[in-house]
Amino acid sequence: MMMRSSRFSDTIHVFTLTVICFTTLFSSSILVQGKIRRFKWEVKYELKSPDCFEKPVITINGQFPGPTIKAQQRDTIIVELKNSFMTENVAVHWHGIRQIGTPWFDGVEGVTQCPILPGEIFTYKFVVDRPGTYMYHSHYGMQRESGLIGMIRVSPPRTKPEPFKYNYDRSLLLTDWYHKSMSEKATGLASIPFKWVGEPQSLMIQGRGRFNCTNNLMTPQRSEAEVCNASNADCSRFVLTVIPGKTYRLRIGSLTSLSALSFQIEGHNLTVIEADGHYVEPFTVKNLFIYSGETYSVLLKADQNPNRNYWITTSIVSRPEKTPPATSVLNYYPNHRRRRPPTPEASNFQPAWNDTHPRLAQSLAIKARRGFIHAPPENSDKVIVLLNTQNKVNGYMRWSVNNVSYQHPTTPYLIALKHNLTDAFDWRFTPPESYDSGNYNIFAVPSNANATMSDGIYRLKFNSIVDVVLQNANTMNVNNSETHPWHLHGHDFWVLGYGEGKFNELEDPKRYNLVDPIMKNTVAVQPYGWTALRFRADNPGVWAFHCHIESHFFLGMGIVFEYGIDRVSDLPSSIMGCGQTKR
Ligand SMILES: O=C1O[C@H]([C@@H](O)CO)C(O)=C1O
Repeated sequence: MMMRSSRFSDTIHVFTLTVICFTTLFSSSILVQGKIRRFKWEVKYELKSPDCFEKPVITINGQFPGPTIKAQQRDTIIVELKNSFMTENVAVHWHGIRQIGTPWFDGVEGVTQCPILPGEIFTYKFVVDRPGTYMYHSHYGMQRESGLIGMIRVSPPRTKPEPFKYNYDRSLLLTDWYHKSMSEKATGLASIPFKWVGEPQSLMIQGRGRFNCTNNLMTPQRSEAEVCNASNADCSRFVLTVIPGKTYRLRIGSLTSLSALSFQIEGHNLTVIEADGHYVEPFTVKNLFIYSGETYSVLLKADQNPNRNYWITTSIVSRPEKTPPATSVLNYYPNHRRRRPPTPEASNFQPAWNDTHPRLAQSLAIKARRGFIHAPPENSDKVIVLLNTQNKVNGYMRWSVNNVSYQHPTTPYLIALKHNLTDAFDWRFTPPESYDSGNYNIFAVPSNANATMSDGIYRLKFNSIVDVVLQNANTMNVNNSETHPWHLHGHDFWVLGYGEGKFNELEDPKRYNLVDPIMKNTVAVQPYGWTALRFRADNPGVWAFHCHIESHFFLGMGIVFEYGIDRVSDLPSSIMGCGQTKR
């Protein structure tokens, strides 16, 4: 069998090997060329016990979480990825990297590429065009939650220092963790009766959690010690060592499957300075709320009593607290790394899980940093209002947007559109750009919960300004509305406003922040609330926009935007090979 790696040269011809940008330095225009950073990754399952419970975990070159990619703005990243799974496909998304000019390397199976089959090698190649904190993860089914995750740090060029100072740079990736396999959970979600995935067994900081093995009721055919072993080195607590008096930049990212989190360090303030790759006006918090798909940088000053260690904690908000918090240790050098903080483990401040007000307050407090404000255009060309609901389709439980539940086709859209494969998906179906807001009660269980499935997509005008209002509503359970973090591929958007209740299209836009809104790639819509965002459709391609909760996107909570397909260069043949595509 010929492997796709042999098409490496095809990939290269569509994307010049060196990235050349013009920039103004010392008041004169000179040519700046980033470095090429090559990585060879082998992706496979290994039996590991990251929360003391043993299960197959995805590793990259033996590591979980995967290696942090460190690069400088304008560098070209080349990842040669070998799929060493025995039976599973894979695709990797570079979360927050806009893929300007390379939409085919966005890594979304069914949208931008065919999946990478077991045994194949696929080469991703893209430019990191902005400094900041980003992530990568699997975008194949719900595979992300099996552990294919990692961080990307992009530093600015030396000539453009950042507007804050710190002594050391550290990353902390937060996740939640299930003991059941992806296929067991997916089977339950796609069954009648519906079997919900439930709350995660553990939370993890940098891939380490601690499940209470005495609660372990699973796999009775194996001895408990074999399956869950509290002294396994895989689940020893992550330790962050700091030197008294020094300032640390902590890059905190969340790739949870389900949970919204609060993150806190006992006795220390956190000064927020960056969100999703954009500098924010610094503000100080005791705890940072973070949703799946978001990244923040905070400054931490090691300015407390240096004779002891402190708890670092992350806990669930927005869903009932069934999963215990994850803890790491902030170790003040030269105390011993393993010295237990003197306070009880859960004594750290933790906000109430069901109080949305402090979460909304944090979101409202974030503004673009003075001197780095990139104000949005005053008006938009189009407004799309997206009602988020839980529904039934033919008796199956689904999530929908304006009553349409998303399913992606077997032929990726990007290829279907570029190669004019007109029956690869439903080209004629135009998904609705609004819902019947006058008659819809967002506070009640839907009176008619039936929705339709479709693979139709939203087609935008190149360079148009698009507003999207995400409207939350009651689920199919009485008095229940959930938090949904929405992630847009290929763009950053301005966050124009948040509100409680139903969005009022005449009044609410008058309160939009058009002065100093932050730009992000992921934003939450709170229970029974709405969130408004604006973006410029200036990156031709096909882009997913979806709830970052794994099971919700799996159940149809997403849409796809297309525009400017005629401006997309020839596609590399490495992304082909499935559905109607030909290699
Ligand atoms: O998709 C979901 O299903 C469950 C629950 O609504 C099932 O009754 C839940 O909490 C979700 O987020």
